[in-house]
Amino acid sequence: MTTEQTKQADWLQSVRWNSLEDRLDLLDQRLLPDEIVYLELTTSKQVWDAIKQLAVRGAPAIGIAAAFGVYLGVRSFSGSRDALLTEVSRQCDYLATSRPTAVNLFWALDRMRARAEALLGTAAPEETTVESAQQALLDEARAIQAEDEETCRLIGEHALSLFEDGMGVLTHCNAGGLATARYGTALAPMYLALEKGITLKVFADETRPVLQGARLTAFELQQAGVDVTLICDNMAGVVMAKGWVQAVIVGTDRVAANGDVANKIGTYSVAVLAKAHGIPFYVACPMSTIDLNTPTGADIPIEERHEDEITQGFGKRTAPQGVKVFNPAFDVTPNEYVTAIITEKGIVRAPYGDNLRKLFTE
Ligand SMILES: CSC[C@H]1O[C@H](OP(=O)(O)O)[C@H](O)[C@@H]1O
Repeated sequence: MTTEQTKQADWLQSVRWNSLEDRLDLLDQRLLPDEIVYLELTTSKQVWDAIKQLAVRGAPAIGIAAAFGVYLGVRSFSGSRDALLTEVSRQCDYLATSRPTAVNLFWALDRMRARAEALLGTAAPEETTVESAQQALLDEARAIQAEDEETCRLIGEHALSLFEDGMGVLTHCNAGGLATARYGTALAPMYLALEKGITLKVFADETRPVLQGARLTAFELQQAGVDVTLICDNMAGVVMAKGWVQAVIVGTDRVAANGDVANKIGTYSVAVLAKAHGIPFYVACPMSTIDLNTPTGADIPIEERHEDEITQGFGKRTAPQGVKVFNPAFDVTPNEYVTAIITEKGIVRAPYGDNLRKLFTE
């Protein structure tokens, strides 16, 4: 475990391949904002645990970590090419059980599977060795991470075209650099605005029960010098009513084919409030978060998490023992509340069914 004092983090990488030590270093996001600690992972089970326990979280970051987890799971494998291909698939199946909602997890694992198939499958060149295939899988995981950084910057460029200097922008949960390779999705325009001398005044919902907004969004924006005001989730309505918010932008864990959006619990409430106040509600995501195989939001599996996150979050009991608890980690915002979906290829508006499909075919 590598502990660094909390410092002026101009940029904090949530997922770091340590080529010197041949291991995966994951920023333990459970300890932010007080401590910057990197977990030093060498097995796929450690990656599975880190995803499950939200040491690493955020749809793209989960996919990137899982891709490295596949490599960790097969790098010491010795056996035939066919046996390695089978082992890659087994590792992907295992890592896919860590969390159910963020489609980037499955997108990244499918990409690792496809790479292995191309290297070791029936149509693969005979000269590919087990060793060269293992190295190629590490290269694929690193490519997924590098591409995500460029994707997030492009999302930021498109999103920024929707904002004006001095605007108030509300966001929910954390869809920032900590949730991706860099820049984030919903927070990407904030960082690009900073680069371009544009002032955006961000209102960050604390986002109960795990407080990704308070612990992560407020932290990373403050560290970067972005104007950020932390509010409780139940204050989103009043800051809109006061006219302090001109736009809402959030990330997402899965966009269904009809444009319904699964995101952190509480997002749906923010979307309804935005509609009531005539405020645009934007969703920022890479195309890897759009799942055309999931017809509607009703088909998106919603993770339910342990009751302790609500009754004794961060170790302090705040509810009676034995009380019934409902703790869905996500909710679904119907597409009619979504003003636009901002991707690396551009801004998509309704009708989402047609326009999301066009995104992949044009
Ligand atoms: C850029 S995806 C961020 C997305 O992931 C978060 O969920 P979690 O912290 O549980 O992984 C939240 O839904 C964010 O919008």
